[in-house]
Amino acid sequence: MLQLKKLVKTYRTGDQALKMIDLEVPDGQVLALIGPSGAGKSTMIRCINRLVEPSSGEVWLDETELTRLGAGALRRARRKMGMIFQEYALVERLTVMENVLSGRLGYVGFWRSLARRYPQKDVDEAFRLLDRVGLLHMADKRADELSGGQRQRIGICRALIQDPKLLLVDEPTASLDPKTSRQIMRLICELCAERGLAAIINIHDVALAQMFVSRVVGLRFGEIVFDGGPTELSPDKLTEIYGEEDWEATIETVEDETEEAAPVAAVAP
Ligand SMILES: Nc1ncnc2c1ncn2[C@@H]1O[C@H](COP(=O)(O)OP(=O)(O)OP(=O)(O)O)[C@@H](O)[C@H]1O
Repeated sequence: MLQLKKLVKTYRTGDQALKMIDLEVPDGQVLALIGPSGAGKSTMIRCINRLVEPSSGEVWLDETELTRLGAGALRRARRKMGMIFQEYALVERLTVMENVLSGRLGYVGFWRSLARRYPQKDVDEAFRLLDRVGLLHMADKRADELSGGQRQRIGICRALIQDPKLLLVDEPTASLDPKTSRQIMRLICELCAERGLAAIINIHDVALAQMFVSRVVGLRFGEIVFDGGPTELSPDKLTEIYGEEDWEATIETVEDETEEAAPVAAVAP
């Protein structure tokens, strides 16, 4: 279980990005975080793994208060939190396999990883994950040879090879076309279900969030103004989150495309 207790972030500029956020995310729950630009979504995601240092309040992952940890303990705790980024954050000149294996850096140490001496079980798991996301045949390609959707699949594998409990996902589809966006969201949600992972997905596309997650949290000016199921997101609620706009068009259901899903192969949890 992830718990945020009275979490506050005020940047040095004086921007109050998060104001007393209280939130509980049970094990295995996938939650979409929505809200207008500047609402504090990225800040919240980054305060959880302390890429951004909270100003006050507490973050708990199970029995561990992350906000109290020193550098060494934080490094170990971060293994339990996989992160997926909008811009993929791959190392372009490395191969797909090397990028996936870099997710094990927190376990094998920097020098061993530099010498590419990953344990065989890590390499085996990397192959299994690549197979699961449909990119086994790309293992030896350089990252800069891939499309955006393929890159994000590698980013997902890199996060999963950490063996996390929780995924922190920051605008995973913002650089992708609509069809690829749906494929990537579906893949993330399927993998979370298969592995019993919780996830917080910062996402701009409300319709996409509604298609795939069971809980939506709406942020506005650093405060939670909505917390409920996707079907509860009425135009009124959306106006509360985003301000005035014509929401009828936006929340129109996108047709599902099951046949586009990545091939479902068995991956041992
Ligand atoms: N490094 C920073 N220094 C100062 N202020 C910041 C910094 N990062 C974010 N902010 C401010 O904090 C507030 C929340 O920003 P944040 O990026 O978390 O919002 P967001 O909801 O993720 O927005 P977007 O959807 O545009 O990415 C904004 O007012 C922003 O200007």
